[in-house]
Amino acid sequence: MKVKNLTKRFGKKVVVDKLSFQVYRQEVFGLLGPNGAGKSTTIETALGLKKADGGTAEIVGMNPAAKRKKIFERVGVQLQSSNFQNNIRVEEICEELSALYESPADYRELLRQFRLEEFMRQPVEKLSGGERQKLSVVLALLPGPELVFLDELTTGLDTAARREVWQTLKGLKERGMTIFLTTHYMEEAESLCDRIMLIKQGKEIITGTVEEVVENSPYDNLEDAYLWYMAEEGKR
Ligand SMILES: Nc1ncnc2c1ncn2[C@@H]1O[C@H](COP(=O)(O)OP(=O)(O)OP(=O)(O)O)[C@@H](O)[C@H]1O
Repeated sequence: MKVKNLTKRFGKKVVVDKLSFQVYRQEVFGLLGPNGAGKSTTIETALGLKKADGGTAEIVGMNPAAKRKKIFERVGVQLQSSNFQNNIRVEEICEELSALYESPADYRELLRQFRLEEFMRQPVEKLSGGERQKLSVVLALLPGPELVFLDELTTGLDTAARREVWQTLKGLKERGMTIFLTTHYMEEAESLCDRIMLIKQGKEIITGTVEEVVENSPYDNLEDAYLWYMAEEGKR
């Protein structure tokens, strides 16, 4: 994935401010920043789901504005606000979505990996918040994507479930998947991400491995370093 000078405005407010970055094959890349920093908007604009006001994005070698259908055959997306059809059951939504792809992943296997198999016949609206969150990750993985976007993938998950999701994602990476994620959990970034980018008010603050980001700060752990970067930027 290649993004160059990506810019998005809502009215007069610049929400994504000339962001440039690349995500390499089989890498886990994490986008970090406070509430409202522009993480979701970056994903949506890069994917062409929202129209950019400037810059370019290339996803799996294609321009999302021109090749949306082709891209979504190869790319999975989990967005924060997943809407589900009323009364639909877990199994039905998996089947309906699988039918859209040429060689979908085995959804039963995915439901098993995410410990959702017992809910197969349950209406989605009766799932707990965490179960629904895990289902939205399963749905993003249904195309058998080579690149997947996961927006706050473990928000609402308990500690054990979070660890299990990390293990599953590490396995998928080992089998060749590239992962772009956003998170508010520093532990998640440390456990999963090969590189991270910190943004504030739509602007890049720093990009690098967790070690590099920490080394460039006066602190020796990511959480303190992150808070320092966010405060420092305000002072400049
Ligand atoms: N459709 C919209 N119209 C106007 N403003 C919007 C719209 N969508 C998002 N914004 C604003 O753009 C900014 C960035 O929002 P975005 O959802 O990208 O942030 P985020 O970094 O993902 O935040 P969070 O961590 O809270 O999910 C916010 O100030 C938000 O209020």
